[in-house]
Amino acid sequence: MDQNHLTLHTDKYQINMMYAHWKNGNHHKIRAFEAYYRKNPFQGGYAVFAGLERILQYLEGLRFDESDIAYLREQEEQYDEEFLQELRQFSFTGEVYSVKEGTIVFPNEPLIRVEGRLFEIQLVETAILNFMNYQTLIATKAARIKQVANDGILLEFGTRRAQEASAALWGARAAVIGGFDATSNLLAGKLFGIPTKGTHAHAFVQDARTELAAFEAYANALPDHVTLLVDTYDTLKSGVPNAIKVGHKLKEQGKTLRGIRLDSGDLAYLSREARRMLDEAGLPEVKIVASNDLDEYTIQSLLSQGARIDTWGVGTKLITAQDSPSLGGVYKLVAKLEGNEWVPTIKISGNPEKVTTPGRKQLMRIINRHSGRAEADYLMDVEESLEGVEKLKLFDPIHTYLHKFVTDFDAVPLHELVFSKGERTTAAPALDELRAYHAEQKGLFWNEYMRNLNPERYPVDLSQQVWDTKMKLIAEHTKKEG
Ligand SMILES: Nc1ncnc2c1ncn2[C@@H]1O[C@H](COP(=O)(O)OP(=O)(O)OP(=O)(O)O)[C@@H](O)[C@H]1O
Ligand SMILES: O=P(O)(O)OC[C@H]1O[C@H](OP(=O)(O)OP(=O)(O)O)[C@H](O)[C@@H]1O
Ligand SMILES: O=C(O)c1cccnc1
Repeated sequence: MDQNHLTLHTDKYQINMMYAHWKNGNHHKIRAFEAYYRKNPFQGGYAVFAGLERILQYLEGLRFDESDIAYLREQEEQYDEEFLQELRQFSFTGEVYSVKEGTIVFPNEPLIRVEGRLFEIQLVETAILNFMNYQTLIATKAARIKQVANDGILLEFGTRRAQEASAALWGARAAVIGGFDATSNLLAGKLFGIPTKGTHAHAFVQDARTELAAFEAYANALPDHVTLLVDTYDTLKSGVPNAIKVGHKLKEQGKTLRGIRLDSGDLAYLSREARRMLDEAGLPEVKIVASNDLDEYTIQSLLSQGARIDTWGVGTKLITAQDSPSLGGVYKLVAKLEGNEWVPTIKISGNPEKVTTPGRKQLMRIINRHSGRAEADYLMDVEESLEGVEKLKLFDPIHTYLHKFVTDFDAVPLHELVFSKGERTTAAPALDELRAYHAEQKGLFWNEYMRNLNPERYPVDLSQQVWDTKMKLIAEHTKKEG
């Protein structure tokens, strides 16, 4: 089975809707959908957008092959043969606008807008959300970890605990976008050009006659890349002293012991003691790697206790986004093309947070020219422009009396056309470029919005026109229903 052939990686109701639209002759009608999420993960103040690369690869390869057609025929006998015939000709012909991977994003702003035929636009909902939700979650968790680790090196160690292979691979990539430096997963390294790193496991020590014999054997085999796991028996009484012996031997050969790894016990205390012992033994260059159920909270606590850790190996809690295991991104119809005119649509809900914001929108980031910091994100209709606007009113879309005016600002458009006429319109960016772009983005925001604990809510505002349209449609629909 080709794991990359993902056409049927969709919910059955999408194909049912395609069929019903086709049967009713509506399948060529053009619609616009937007993907966004409503609540930040990890009780944080932001998310880091990721998943676009996989979405674009998916859209480019979207075809129904004969085995898909045969399977659909078998699953639903009511599908006409002509419909199945039409699927044979299918390819995704819509247009996709998206923010760039690595962008810092906020609730209720359109991250991706898809415009296309009813025949294709629903089909892709499931996979787009699947990729966006998972990868955004992992990139966000990684960014939170990066925020506390500062200049420490971050290694992604999660594959063994990930929710299966794709999650491990694309999760490793998302972690790098969020600020990780390397992964232990060689396939992720090969596919995405991520640097790979590895130490050794307890089994290697257990398997040898003595811990020292294990360390020596490892150092003989890989003298240029020796990082020794020192906690199999007793970290300070045997692990570190044995590592020091090997460090001295390597030095005699003109080589260096790269590091030791601590994987249990009190990592603050053990790292301080190990650092002291290594320094006293004349091995200040040997780095200390720590692992064991780490996340942003333990790393911050360890640093506040004066831990002397240079490199952090982070697995389970990163790759499974353990404290916030799903991002609730949604994909909603925002406009219909009728004749030459785009008509905005709304979804009303008893829960005000679930009322959609109608119309095809652009996402602008308003940057204060004096401070260089972002003031707010601003959603406006795609036909609107901020050209020549000197004074912009920003108001809270719920409590509209809360407002301010910004004058000396730059409005940075965050959406770009990424897919058109059956192919991607931009080359796949290098991963280190996305990582650098994300890091640079972080500097745009006041720390109040970025801090991990109890951040302030960053403003995401609507233009007057978008807000008026929303209120008009709410009034029309509530009148109709009442
Ligand atoms: N000084 C410290 N302050 C706060 N948390 C720490 C400190 N040292 C270690 N930790 C964290 O505490 C947890 C310890 O977990 P646990 O008790 O399962 O490990 P352990 O007993 O040290 O090792 P093992 O993996 O052998 O069970 C880990 O998440 C670890 O990262
Ligand atoms: O703790 P994580 O953040 O998930 O990082 C990955 C863990 O995987 C390895 O452990 P292993 O599979 O040997 O299990 P154990 O150390 O938990 O016993 C390694 O020694 C790390 O402890
Ligand atoms: O290289 C390591 O030390 C490593 C890799 C994966 C998981 N745990 C540790």
